[in-house]
Amino acid sequence: MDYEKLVTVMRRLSLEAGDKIMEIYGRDDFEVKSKSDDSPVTAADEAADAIISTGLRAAFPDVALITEEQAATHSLDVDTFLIVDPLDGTKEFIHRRGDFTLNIALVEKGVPTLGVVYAPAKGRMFFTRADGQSVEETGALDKDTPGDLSPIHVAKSDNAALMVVASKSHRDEQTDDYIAKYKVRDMTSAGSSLKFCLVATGEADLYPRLGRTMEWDTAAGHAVLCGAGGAVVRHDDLTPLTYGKADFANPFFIAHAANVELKPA
Ligand SMILES: Nc1ncnc2c1ncn2[C@@H]1O[C@H](COP(=O)(O)O)[C@@H](OP(=O)(O)O)[C@H]1O
Ligand SMILES: [Mg+2]
Repeated sequence: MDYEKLVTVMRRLSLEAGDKIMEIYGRDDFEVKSKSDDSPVTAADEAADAIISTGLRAAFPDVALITEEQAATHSLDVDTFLIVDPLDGTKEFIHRRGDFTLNIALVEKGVPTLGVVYAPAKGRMFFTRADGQSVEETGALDKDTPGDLSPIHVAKSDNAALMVVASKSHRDEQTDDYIAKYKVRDMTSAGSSLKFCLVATGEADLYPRLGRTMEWDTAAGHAVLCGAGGAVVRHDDLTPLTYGKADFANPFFIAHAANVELKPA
């Protein structure tokens, strides 16, 4: 696998698909359909999926590709694959809250090793470099020429005063009870995979997800967080969250900065 090429292609495809998503976001009206699992999908999800899938297949014809919007084709017997959520946080998109992202990741032997998370409405772009270090790109986000790439690092967390980030649209009592085990300085909410990126930049220390997600929701954010010195573990036994599981369904998990003292479930 040519990591340099992959990073370049993932970044460019996320920007191209992001433009398409923002074009639809800017319309007065867009149709919202319901998928078989009752989650909403829009023309933006489908258009972004087409751009990213076509681009990845052209650049990496031999690498398996899993995307949220092509769920019917999901089956896997390889240990290297690309996994895409073209629009994570569809609810945020529909309610025009801005917290939605495009996500592309490479998984190798169960580990998300490279990823791009782009939040077009926020103008925030995060990705792992080919050497694994995560960066946030600022500036014009030109498709051909990357701008200023600042390495990002998780916070040196103070366990007496943690900053917690949790889902905007999926929040329940079990999550609140788990957060209550920690000494919390402040809490914030965010939609989609941006939560991983907030931990990756040091804007938050802890992101507990005691709710369902799929691997395409988390792989890119997980890669960005790991490349910034953080980690993601299962909530039930605090072992690393792995990829390529049955149905691509994740267990509950905890994403965290480097020296957070994790509490058991
Ligand atoms: N019951 C469920 N089963 C599977 N995934 C779910 C789910 N409820 C929410 N999700 C996932 O959580 C994501 C939203 O996360 P958040 O609440 O952190 O913004 C959704 O992504 P999509 O918007 O891409 O569908 C969806 O995939
Ligand atoms: Mg998603």
